[in-house]
Amino acid sequence: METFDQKLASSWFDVQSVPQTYVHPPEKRPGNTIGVPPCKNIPVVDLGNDDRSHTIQQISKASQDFGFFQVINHGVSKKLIDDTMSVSKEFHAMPRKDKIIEGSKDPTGSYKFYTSSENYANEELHYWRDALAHPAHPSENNMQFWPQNPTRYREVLKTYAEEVRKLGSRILEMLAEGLGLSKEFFNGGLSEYPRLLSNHYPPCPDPSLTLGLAKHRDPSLITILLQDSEGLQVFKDGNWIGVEPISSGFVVNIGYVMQMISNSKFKGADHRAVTNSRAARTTVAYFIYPSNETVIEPAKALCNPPLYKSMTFTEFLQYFKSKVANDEELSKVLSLSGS
Ligand SMILES: O=C(O)CCC(=O)C(=O)O
Ligand SMILES: [Fe+2]
Repeated sequence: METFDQKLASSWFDVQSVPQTYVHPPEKRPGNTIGVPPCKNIPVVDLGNDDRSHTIQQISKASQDFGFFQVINHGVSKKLIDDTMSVSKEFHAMPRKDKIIEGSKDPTGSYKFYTSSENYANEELHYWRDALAHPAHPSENNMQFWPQNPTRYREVLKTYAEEVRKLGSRILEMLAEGLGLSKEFFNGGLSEYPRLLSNHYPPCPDPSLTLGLAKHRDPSLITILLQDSEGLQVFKDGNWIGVEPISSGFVVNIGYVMQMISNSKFKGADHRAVTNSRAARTTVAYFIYPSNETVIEPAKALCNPPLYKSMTFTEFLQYFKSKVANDEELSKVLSLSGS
């Protein structure tokens, strides 16, 4: 039987053809969307401009229309972004044994180094990806379990987590204002538990057959993604469109929790990651999640009528995990109308 280190996509990706367990059915595989030029329609918002109410309008509109936008001039330095990307690539380039050691230091299991999805053992088909995930708050208590190799990991990611948290708070304030809520609405429990996820997609001999990450909607409030090469696709009006990498920019997307709190004013967009045959792709996602006991429900001011049930984040995650493969089923259990 294969051991975990042999299952890692980074251990065997250099094969002549895609293994059968990685070949997805025609309706799910990327097929001819590979090679389609990335779309320029996803709004790019300049956070450096002085017209705050215009920025709020732009990100609110993007959150309604796409559930996605990109930000530039966001205040996180190019050096920090480059260091974060480099150190993440260094992590995935380490010998497999070292990655496993570095990714499994925590006894509670909230730090994970895995391949494909968190559900490898039970999934029918696998995904062309390895991933490292852990809590993002750079507290002593969390950081004692962060990787110590590469040696710069903790230092770089600590600063990155602090800076992206500030950016996230700024964006959440503007989204709150765009919804007509108080600026502080998302402070506290609703945004208390950020997590970092470093995705690594090795080169693939035939990217049209497989996926790096299945179609999904993030179970977050918002997600802030760093990417430096193509591979992210968004499902919009029945088509898959590529999200163009912008140097030192971030991709921001609306998660399911924001969709529920905004009473569907903002839409969580379905997205996925495709692979390419030229070079490995690494991305770093910063998910802003509520704490487990926080109650998720449509904001009272937007309930006309409320579309979603009220539940704790833990309950939400249970539904989300059990129905993740079926969008319709998920919206049935979360919504009040039962449809
Ligand atoms: O790597 C990407 O392009 C997408 C990552 C993503 O959607 C996720 O980690 O939830
Ligand atoms: Fe995602």
